[in-house]
Amino acid sequence: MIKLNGVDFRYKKNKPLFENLNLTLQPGFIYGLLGKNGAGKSSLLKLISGMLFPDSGEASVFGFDATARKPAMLQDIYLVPEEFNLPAISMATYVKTTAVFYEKFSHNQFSAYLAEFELADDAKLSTLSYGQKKKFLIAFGLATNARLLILDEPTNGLDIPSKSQFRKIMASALDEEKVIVISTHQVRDLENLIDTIVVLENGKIIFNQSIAAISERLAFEYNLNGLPNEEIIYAEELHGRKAGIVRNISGLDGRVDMELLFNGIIKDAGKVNGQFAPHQYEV
Ligand SMILES: Nc1ncnc2c1ncn2[C@@H]1O[C@H](COP(=O)(O)OP(=O)(O)OP(=O)(O)O)[C@@H](O)[C@H]1O
Repeated sequence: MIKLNGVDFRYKKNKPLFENLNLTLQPGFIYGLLGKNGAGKSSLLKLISGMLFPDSGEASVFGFDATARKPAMLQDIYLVPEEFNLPAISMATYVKTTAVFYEKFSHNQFSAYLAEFELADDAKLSTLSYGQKKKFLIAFGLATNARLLILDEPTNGLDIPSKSQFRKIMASALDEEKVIVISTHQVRDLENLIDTIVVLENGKIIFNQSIAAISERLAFEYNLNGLPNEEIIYAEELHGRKAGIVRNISGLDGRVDMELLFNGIIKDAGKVNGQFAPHQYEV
């Protein structure tokens, strides 16, 4: 389990980013971390992975204090950052020199992920395109079999076939031991992949719900024209029609439109959260 408990963090004096932040991530689930630019997503991921230290409060990863950065913890964490530099060496050399830090690294899995992403395994890293480099890092990260896999904007730079390969690979890589956290702006890329949505805004978690709870409570409609305003939780213009979120009164679980949901939460998190039992979210 990953736990942030009463975390305060600031980059600059007098400008707190996180104040008393609490978050629990359970193994066996894929979390989607969403938020506008500057909301604090990357900082949160760095606190979880021991790359930033809380000013007060605790960040614990599988029982380890994240700030202690013990090798036993670090070999169980892999973070694919949004921006990265890869050295001008071959894939084989990279794997030979880096995989040793991950006790559970599987060469077979690595080859299978590369094949799934249609990447040649003999390439020199500096000659790969941005999207290919990203796929290489995702394949490497998965092959480490780290229990905590953090992906910051993983689909950024991936072409359309690669995005569906990515979804397929991630879904198959999850097991009951692993926690996968995916931070993104490309909310549609997370559809049918994540189990829980966590939304950050100005350093606060303003929404934290499972997809199952969301599809049980909310319905996403694409023609709300004529529906009384009091029945609408959120609406926006889409192709000349009013699309939005209403209460799910059918009792059937429907598709969660991540973009409408995100927009609705950003517009009025209180209204969206009001559809869920109060103890199920934290603000
Ligand atoms: N090294 C730093 N020094 C000072 N302030 C920083 C630093 N890194 C981030 N910040 C500030 O912290 C806030 C959160 O930044 P962060 O990168 O965590 O946001 P984000 O949600 O990941 O944004 P984006 O979606 O644009 O990547 C921003 O206001 C940013 O300016």
